[in-house]
Amino acid sequence: MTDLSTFGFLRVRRTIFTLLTLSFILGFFHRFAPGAFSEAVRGEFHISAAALGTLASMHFYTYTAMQIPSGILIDRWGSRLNVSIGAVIAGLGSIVFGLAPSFAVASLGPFIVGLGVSTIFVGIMKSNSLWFQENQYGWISGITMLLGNLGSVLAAQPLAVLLQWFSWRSIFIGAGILSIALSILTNLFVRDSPQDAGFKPGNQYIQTQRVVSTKPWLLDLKTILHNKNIWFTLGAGIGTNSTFYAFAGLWGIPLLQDGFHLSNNDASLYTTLALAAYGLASLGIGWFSDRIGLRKPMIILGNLLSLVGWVGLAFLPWNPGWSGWLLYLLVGASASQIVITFAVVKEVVLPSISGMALAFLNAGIFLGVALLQSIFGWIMDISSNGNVVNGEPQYVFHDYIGGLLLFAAVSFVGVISSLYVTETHCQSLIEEKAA
Ligand SMILES: NCCCC[C@H](N)C(=O)NCC(=O)O
Repeated sequence: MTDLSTFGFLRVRRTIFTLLTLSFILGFFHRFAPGAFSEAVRGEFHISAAALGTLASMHFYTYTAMQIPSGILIDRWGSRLNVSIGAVIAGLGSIVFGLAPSFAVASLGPFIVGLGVSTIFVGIMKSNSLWFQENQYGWISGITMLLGNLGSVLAAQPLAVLLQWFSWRSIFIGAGILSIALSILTNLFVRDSPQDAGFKPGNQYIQTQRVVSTKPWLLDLKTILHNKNIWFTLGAGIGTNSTFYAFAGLWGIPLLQDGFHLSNNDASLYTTLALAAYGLASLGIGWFSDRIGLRKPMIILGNLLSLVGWVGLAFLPWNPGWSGWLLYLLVGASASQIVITFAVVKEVVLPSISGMALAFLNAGIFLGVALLQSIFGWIMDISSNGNVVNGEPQYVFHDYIGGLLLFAAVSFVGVISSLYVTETHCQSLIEEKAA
């Protein structure tokens, strides 16, 4: 029997948030583990670095492609069912990877895992929108992003330590079993909305009711695509978040190695701390935006800081040391603006299609990362003009300037986009009646 007091409500809400967040963190493990165990995996299957890269990227292809379908499913059938099914699929994918007898079978693992974890992020964001008050959404989204992304920062070292005790195969099988266990707990304890858990509207905590759209999903998708605010918000998010992820995930480390001859370890410390700044600032910006009741100034500020960061990295006479730290931390912290863009996207559409809208923004950001990483690489190749020594292309700092300017240009488009985003005052602009 559910305890319907305020204490009972807060306990149920905490349990739901904790379970979904654990799945989200485990999703980050699945995402980064093939990279963290790269040597062991490559050694076992006798594959090149490029083949390992292709294997790991399978996760991102299915994950990105499945975002909008996941949003549609979550809007219609709720976070509980979709996250439970997704976590089982992810668990099975991890077990397939751990037991794989060949590289071909192993490649299926990240593919299946990407499919499974694609429901988790939108699932938790939708659940937060129903379980938390409107003026807490920025703060709770910030905590979600902080936990997920700090999980990815902290994962590298513990994963390396785990390898000293267990084989990579047993770690993947263990993670798979953990995912399946979390799926069972999610099914048992997560409820899609306070009403589903037996709580009645009327107390201060329950502001929204879960509403399911009765329209065909294609019509709902069309509504989202016709909403100008979604596009302006996406432009703003790509300007800060996609540029930063493209940098932290690929070009931020080689820039310090090629440009300043830093070791891999020293260089990766810069991107690791930039990611940590991103996570911590996510919490701060979400809380602050809720507190002042404004979203738009935070979005504009994020894009302006990001623009300053990219222009600074391209043109200022910086070096590894305090000036380098400052610029890396600046682009990392400015990327936290994404928390506010997620909140705005939820607030400018009907609550019944907020999952789809959140998924659309997330997919757009992921696509932006993939495109920006590739275009940055092409620009470097054009700049270095085929300078190859012993079959290896050689780059110097100058070859990175074009890519950094590309990021500055994308951030500038973000600044313009952010100026057109509607101020929501931390509230849903459109009310929807439960059927
Ligand atoms: N390649 C990373 C893109 C990140 C997009 C967004 N900021 C995010 O964190 N999404 C959460 C997720 O795991 O989908």
